Amino acid sequence: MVFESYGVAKHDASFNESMAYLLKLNKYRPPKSNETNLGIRIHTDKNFVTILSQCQINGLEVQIKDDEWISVDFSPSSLIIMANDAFMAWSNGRIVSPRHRVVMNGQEDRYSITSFSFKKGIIEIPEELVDEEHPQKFKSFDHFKFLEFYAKDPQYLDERIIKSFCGI
Ligand SMILES: O=C(O)CCC(=O)C(=O)O
Ligand SMILES: [Fe+2]
Repeated sequence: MVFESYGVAKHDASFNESMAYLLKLNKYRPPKSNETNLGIRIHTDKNFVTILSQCQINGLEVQIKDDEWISVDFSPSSLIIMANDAFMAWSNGRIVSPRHRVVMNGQEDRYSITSFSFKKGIIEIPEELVDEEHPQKFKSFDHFKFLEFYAKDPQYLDERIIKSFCGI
């Protein structure tokens, strides 16, 4: 759908054929009295798209401006779809990879399920997304090499890391 809306649907099939998926179950316990209520620190995801279920207990917050966060208070059966760092680079910066965190408010354990998609091989920035008004912001890159780069030296947990890996 996103590919279509950017007029680059021809790349859709090759993308879908070369995706890898990781399913992760997260468990957060309530903070002890000497701990902060941050369940997971501010970060962006390094993959293409994340599909997330907060199960029964909300707590996910997304940064919408410098100092402004919104809680994702959807019904427990909702799935949240997030575009992430690799999608941001692919879109030549048109798509924003949102900084997010988990804040623990109650006294119950919290569970979430996440599915992360990764592209096997090189992510090319479609030439249709580069023009005079939108000069190229990212070089084509190998998604798994980006993950290695991040794992070796995670200077930043947020989108600055992809900018330092393949930003122009
Ligand atoms: O548990 C959540 O709601 C978010 C988890 C998350 O951001 C992650 O695993 O990257
Ligand atoms: Fe995340």
